[in-house]
Amino acid sequence: MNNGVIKEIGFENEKVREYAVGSKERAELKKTLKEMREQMLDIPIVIGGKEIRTGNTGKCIVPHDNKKVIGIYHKAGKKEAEMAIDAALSAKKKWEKLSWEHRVGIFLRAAELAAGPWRARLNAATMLTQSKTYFQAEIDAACESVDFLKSNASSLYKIYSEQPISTRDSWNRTQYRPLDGFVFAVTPFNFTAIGCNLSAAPAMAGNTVIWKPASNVVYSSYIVYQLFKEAGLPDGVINFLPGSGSEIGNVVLKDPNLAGIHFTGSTDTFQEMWKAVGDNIQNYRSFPKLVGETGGKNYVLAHASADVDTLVAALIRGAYELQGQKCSATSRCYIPKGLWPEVKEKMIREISTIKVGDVEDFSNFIGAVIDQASFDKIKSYIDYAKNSHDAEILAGGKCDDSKGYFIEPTFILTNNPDFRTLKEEIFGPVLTAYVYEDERFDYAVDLCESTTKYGLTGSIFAKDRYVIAEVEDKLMHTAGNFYINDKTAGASVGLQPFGGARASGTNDKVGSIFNMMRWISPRVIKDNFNQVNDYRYSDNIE
Ligand SMILES: NC(=O)c1ccc[n+]([C@@H]2O[C@H](COP(=O)([O-])OP(=O)(O)OC[C@H]3O[C@@H](n4cnc5c(N)ncnc54)[C@H](O)[C@@H]3O)[C@@H](O)[C@H]2O)c1
Ligand SMILES: N[C@@H](CCC=O)C(=O)O
Repeated sequence: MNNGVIKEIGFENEKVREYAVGSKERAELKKTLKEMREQMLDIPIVIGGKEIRTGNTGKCIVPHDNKKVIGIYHKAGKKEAEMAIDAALSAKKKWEKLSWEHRVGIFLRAAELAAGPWRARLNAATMLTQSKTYFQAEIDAACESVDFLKSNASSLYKIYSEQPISTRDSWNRTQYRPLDGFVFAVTPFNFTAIGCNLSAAPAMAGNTVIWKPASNVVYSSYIVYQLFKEAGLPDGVINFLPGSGSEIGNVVLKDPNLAGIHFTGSTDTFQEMWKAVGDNIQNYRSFPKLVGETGGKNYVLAHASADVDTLVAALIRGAYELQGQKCSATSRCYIPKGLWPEVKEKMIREISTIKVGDVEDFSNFIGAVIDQASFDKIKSYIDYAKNSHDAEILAGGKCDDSKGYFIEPTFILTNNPDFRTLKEEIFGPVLTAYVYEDERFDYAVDLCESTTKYGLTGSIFAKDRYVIAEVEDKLMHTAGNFYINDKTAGASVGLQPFGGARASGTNDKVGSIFNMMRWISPRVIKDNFNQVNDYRYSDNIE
């Protein structure tokens, strides 16, 4: 069939809804929350379109009401991992031959459903599963999912349009093949949209996928999976495989047909997976593409010329939104001594106004952290600071897991530039400040550069443009996303393509052309119209 060439319509971000009191969207979200809370979802493994229930189950728990179970999910083991590999390989034959307009059309349909009739379900599931406020759920589950799907479509259009030069006597064309095998998508707990994107992006490029969602968010991940099915995703293209990461990984990472890993999660997990691939390198048909976006220890550097109110608002949003469980969350800040009294006073005052609690009450600004293990880990860092001679808790510090996994937004001051909470990723609502002498600004710049192994996000707050330009240059390798007078979190697809380097990942910029390039294997075809029938170069013949 001869397809015409689509004219791209361009990418625009999905508009964030406000959920104002009395609005239709607010009423619909509240109603959906209530319905989902009252139902008990029985979540299967889905392989080659078939639902499988192993009977080895895990619970879907509401973090802000931690006795409340809203679903059970069936865990995949070795046998199901092997079945998923077979299903992905068998679906590949038909899927990779389907023209790109049809493949992408499915995901653009999913985007429209997510923006419209599925919006409340996606957001409510995310509020219940990840304890996100209505606002954090809206910017993640609805808007960022839609943005990823649409932006990937637009990136593919650009990639496919990129063709080599043809001449009078030969045509050259690039065929954008999918990878020669299947892709393993492994996703974290903190963003519903990341699960959506990591499984969809390789599939949009013609690959078949095994998707392993994080165990504490199988519920919201399954809603995304159902959305894809509703949009017309054929059986076996994405296989949904909840279960233990190491058990499933042990099978999938050793398979000769592993062609790529699309990962987001902690640095340690990605390093483990990379090692497993290295150990098995001689057994693969091709070199698997490894894409992994990992942890962060993101800094705010304030200069003496910074505006304090802007700085304080950015520190609070950057550090405490979503309970500090964003890879991009601000977790360390460097403040000049001259500004410190005002910053300290305003931070303490503002933090005391933050409402923590059940996210189903829309007036709360933050909810609970994801599970008991996270709660215990974050609390151990706070206890460490409480018991240290080098640090003082200026605000927050209380933890209570009796009803939900609640941790107060916590602000620590340390006089030790190497203090643990300035170095290690905590992944909770904990911000540590270090105060430097005003005349030692260069030293503070060096601390941003050298204190941690990560390189994800960072911000400079200053009015002085010479300072901003100098810091932007000096801190070039400290952040894949660098902000000037803005918080370290909240990148939007298409506007600030996201990802970091160093121990923060492979920096393939999810949702952009750079990421989509990883899921294709170009083949260049030369069609020669001027065929040679003598091997001699004509100039050499006397
Ligand atoms: N850079 C980014 O864009 C970005 C975005 C979101 C989250 N993160 C990072 O993610 C982390 C939080 O998420 P998390 O707690 O879900 O991370 P995690 O590393 O604990 O888990 C991520 C996924 O890996 C799976 N997994 C664990 N061990 C595995 C193995 N051996 N083989 C295969 N899969 C395995 C888990 O089951 C889960 O699905 C933080 O470090 C955060 O900074 C980074
Ligand atoms: N892209 C998101 C973070 C994703 C990781 O958790 C941001 O920029 O805040």
